[in-house]
Amino acid sequence: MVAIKAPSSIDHANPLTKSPKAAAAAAAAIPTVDLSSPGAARAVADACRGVGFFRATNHGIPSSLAAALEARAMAFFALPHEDKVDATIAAAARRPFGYGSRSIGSNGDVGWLEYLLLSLGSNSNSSSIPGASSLPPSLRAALEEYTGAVRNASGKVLELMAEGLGMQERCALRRMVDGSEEELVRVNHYPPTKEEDCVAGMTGFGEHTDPQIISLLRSNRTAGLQIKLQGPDAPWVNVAPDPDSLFVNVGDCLQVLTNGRFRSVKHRVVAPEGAQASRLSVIYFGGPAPAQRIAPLPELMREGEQSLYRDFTWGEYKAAAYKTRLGDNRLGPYELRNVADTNPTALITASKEPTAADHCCSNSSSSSAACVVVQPPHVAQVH
Ligand SMILES: C=C1C[C@]23C[C@@]1(O)CC[C@H]2[C@@]12CC[C@H](O)[C@@](C)(C(=O)O1)[C@H]2[C@@H]3C(=O)O
Ligand SMILES: O=C(O)CCC(=O)C(=O)O
Ligand SMILES: [Fe+2]
Repeated sequence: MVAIKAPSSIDHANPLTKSPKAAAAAAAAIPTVDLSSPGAARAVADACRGVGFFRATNHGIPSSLAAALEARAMAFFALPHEDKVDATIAAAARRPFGYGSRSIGSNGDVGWLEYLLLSLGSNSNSSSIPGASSLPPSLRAALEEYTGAVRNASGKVLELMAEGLGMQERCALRRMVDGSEEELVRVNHYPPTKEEDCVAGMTGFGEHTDPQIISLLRSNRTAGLQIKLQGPDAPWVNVAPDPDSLFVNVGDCLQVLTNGRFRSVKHRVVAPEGAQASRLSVIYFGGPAPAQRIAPLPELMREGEQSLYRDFTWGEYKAAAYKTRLGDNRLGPYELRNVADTNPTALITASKEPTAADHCCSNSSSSSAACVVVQPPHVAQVH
């Protein structure tokens, strides 16, 4: 891999990276949810309202599947460049899919990584991944087995989210992703940066939010993932790698579907340095069907509550998103300013689930702004 020089985006001023105490506080800011526990639905919803990110344990993906995929993917990335390009010819016919190196998307973003990006195709009952046909058979098999399992885990998490939101239909969110033809898998490989490359502290994958509904990430033991806690001045925190867990991200569409109750999380990856091993991550992205209307779910709206967003379809959003740079605020153009004008950080938050008898601002004359609860930045407990 050739050296690239780009401004480092590591937040050296981040107090959380400075001392063991601060690191422990950072870890505590990232919720862990045991998906098999009786309180899982509530814990999932709390995490999505707070950070928009959590570590999931007991997710049901056999560790042997994840380990096999990790080994096959490492072997694939060790191949000569031309072999990797040749093995992904089938997928690369449909950009942005296929093998990529250092360039992310098509608008000039770069990162210290190489990756494989594939669409899982149209048939959620079939394990075959259309663009994987020319991959080494052992990698293809490992990917197909893993993606089958991670799809199930995603379905389970989406059901818990719906339950935690108090929705009547547990399957309502899951149904939006199942069979949508908008599920992706991405395998990212971040080789260690060397001092002589002048890229120490290099951005592996720049700051962004994921545009879809949900993302589920599994990595090897090499650190690098950071998330930004919610709020304009909130710090970035390191996510301690844990190959036995899945890390769940709320995506932009889920933020809109919940009218801001769940928060799409900003995240980025710092490339490993010198003595560290490569980072290998596998991310499943669950998006809705292109024609799916993305707007706050009526069932979640309290009386008098207004949508924070202009409606769009996933097809429209995706087309617009793929024209943006990684770090752009993709939801910005869809935000309705009537609420945010009074306080740009204002988002409606539910401290309890809405019920038929739940009248927000019952003593006010239907002013929507008065229904807004300003969410304080989640920084106090981690400083
Ligand atoms: C710079 C870009 C890469 C990206 C498409 C985009 O124009 C903006 C969103 C990016 C992102 C982030 C999450 C996923 O990794 C991804 C596959 C996605 O759906 O949106 C990437 C896109 C990509 O790598 O093409
Ligand atoms: O590779 C990682 O750890 C995260 C990458 C990521 O956020 C993405 O691919 O969207
Ligand atoms: Fe991401």
